[in-house]
Amino acid sequence: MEKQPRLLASQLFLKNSVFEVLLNGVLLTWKEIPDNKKVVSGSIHHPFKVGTSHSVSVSEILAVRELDVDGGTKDGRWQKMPQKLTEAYPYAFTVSYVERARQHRWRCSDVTFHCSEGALCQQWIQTIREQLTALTNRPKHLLVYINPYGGKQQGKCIYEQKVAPLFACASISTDVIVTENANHARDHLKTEAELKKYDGVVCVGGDGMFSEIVHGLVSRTQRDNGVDQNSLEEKLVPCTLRIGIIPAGSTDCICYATVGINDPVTSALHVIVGDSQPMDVCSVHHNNTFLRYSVSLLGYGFYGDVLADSERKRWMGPARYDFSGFKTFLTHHHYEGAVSFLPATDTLGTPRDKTRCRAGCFICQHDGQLYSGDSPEESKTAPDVSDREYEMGWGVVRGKFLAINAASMSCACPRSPKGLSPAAHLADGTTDLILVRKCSRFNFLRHLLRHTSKDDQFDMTFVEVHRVRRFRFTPRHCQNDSELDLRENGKQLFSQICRDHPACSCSPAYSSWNCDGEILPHAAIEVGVHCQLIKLFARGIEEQPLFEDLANPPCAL
Ligand SMILES: Nc1ncnc2c1ncn2[C@@H]1O[C@H](COP(=O)(O)OP(=O)(O)OP(=O)(O)O)[C@@H](O)[C@H]1O
Ligand SMILES: CCCCCCCCCCCCC/C=C/[C@@H](O)[C@H](CO)NC(C)=O
Ligand SMILES: [Ca+2]
Repeated sequence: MEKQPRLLASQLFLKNSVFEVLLNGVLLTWKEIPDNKKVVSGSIHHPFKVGTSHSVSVSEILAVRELDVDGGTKDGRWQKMPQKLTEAYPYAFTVSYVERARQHRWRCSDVTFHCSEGALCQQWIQTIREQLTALTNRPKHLLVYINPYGGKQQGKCIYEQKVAPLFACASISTDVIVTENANHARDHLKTEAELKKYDGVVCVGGDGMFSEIVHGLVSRTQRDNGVDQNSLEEKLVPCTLRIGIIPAGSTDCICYATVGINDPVTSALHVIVGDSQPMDVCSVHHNNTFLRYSVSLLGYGFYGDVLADSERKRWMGPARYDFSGFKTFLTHHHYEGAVSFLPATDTLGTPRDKTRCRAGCFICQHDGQLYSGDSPEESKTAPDVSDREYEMGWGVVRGKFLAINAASMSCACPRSPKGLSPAAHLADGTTDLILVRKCSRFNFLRHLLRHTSKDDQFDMTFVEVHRVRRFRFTPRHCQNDSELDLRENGKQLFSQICRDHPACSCSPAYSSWNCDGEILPHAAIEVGVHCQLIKLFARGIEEQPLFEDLANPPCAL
């Protein structure tokens, strides 16, 4: 039989007032008691107005610790207590809990309750600890990778100063690896890491670092389960370990789109409370060979060119994206090819919806269930394609494109708070394929600027968007793409074409694919979405209280 959580109710002292404190297994509540209802003897003065009430969900309590009479906590932290209070109420305990601040930011707050009896104080500490121990979703032991060179190169300092103290407060133990080179984390996870020891993997860095963790974990899981990543028809086995992202990169788009802000403390608190957010992963293939996984943006044309240019300017830090973005906008290259795609016909949402993927998203729950079964075989995730969908067939769009973007999630980031596809879902098993046809520079600028305003970036004649499960891209000049390696032959082909058209301002034949911030070596690719292949220590973006939305209307450009 399931053990019922113990109920506790006492009158305790807090900030020189008497409070009715209640713990019921779900909530810890404290409410100031009017003078005539007090049982414990007199208050010193009333800094709070009578009736002040606070509630904290037990699931958002980080820790409880005893406070020494002299003001120090038993774990060494020091807290000042007024002398009168220490005399009358020599026992005290402090509860650390999550408090919500503005714009999805979480902070760790402390509240200290004072008791006159040592036994009562111990009872409170013990009962809160029991209820915290019963929360089985919380990680106890984590493997942490820090990229010391991501973003503004602050990863190590961010972890040591902001995150490690919180993990220690929540009694989470860690093994920390500061990476020594690119792919260090990926390869360690793939081959060496003793994954059984851990309840999750945390990366400190940007989207590129997160991508390393995804590649390491997904590849390891497939290898351990005998699944061949090279076959697009294979269903992949979901990863069991959750991934936490402590943002310390340049774009931090995965963190921003799953938490609502790129703030290290907020992300650390989501890890501590043991949140879980499933996420879709795209696998990218070329000629039946696996190339890479993608969780955010697969972009050809504009975003591929921005990335290719910005990689040569890493020394500029995060500003490289603005510089290369502006330069790429001015070059205004278009690329010819054919995009074939399998529309997601039985999902609830569409890319033009006004509703957004938020914490507890109904569409992700509904569509996620469509593509998972109960048996372990069935619950492998897929480039999920039902027979019915195959019958309905693929669509094809041929033409000249300024950009071909596949957004498996909104791709919201500080540069574009609503993202490339604002109505995309984190875990619905689909990706939004956005095709931006060749248009004037002015119109393309209007389209880009709409990423930063409330206007619909898809409501333009040269833009179309499809929610898909799979897609393929074949560049026009690709006679024998199996032989084509962009790095080797791409430049040759460009110069060939331009020699054929001297003095013209024609575009190169190929762009590159930007795959979550990495350049892919091939232009011709086939992509399939694997529904809910990984899980993050996040819960999706929480709805904001109405007054906050009104206080911060989206900027209209
Ligand atoms: N020790 C290291 N030395 C050099 N490169 C590293 C090291 N550790 C990781 N990397 C690589 O650095 C690249 C960039 O890292 P990261 O994603 O953390 O920052 P960013 O590129 O600035 O941010 P974003 O990806 O959000 O734009 C990643 O692709 C990762 O593979
Ligand atoms: C000329 C004004 C242009 C304003 C346009 C703003 C549009 C910004 C949209 C940014 C979307 C970024 C999507 C994220 C992609 C990441 O995977 C990747 C790796 O961090 N980042 C980039 C920049 O490629
Ligand atoms: Ca999706």
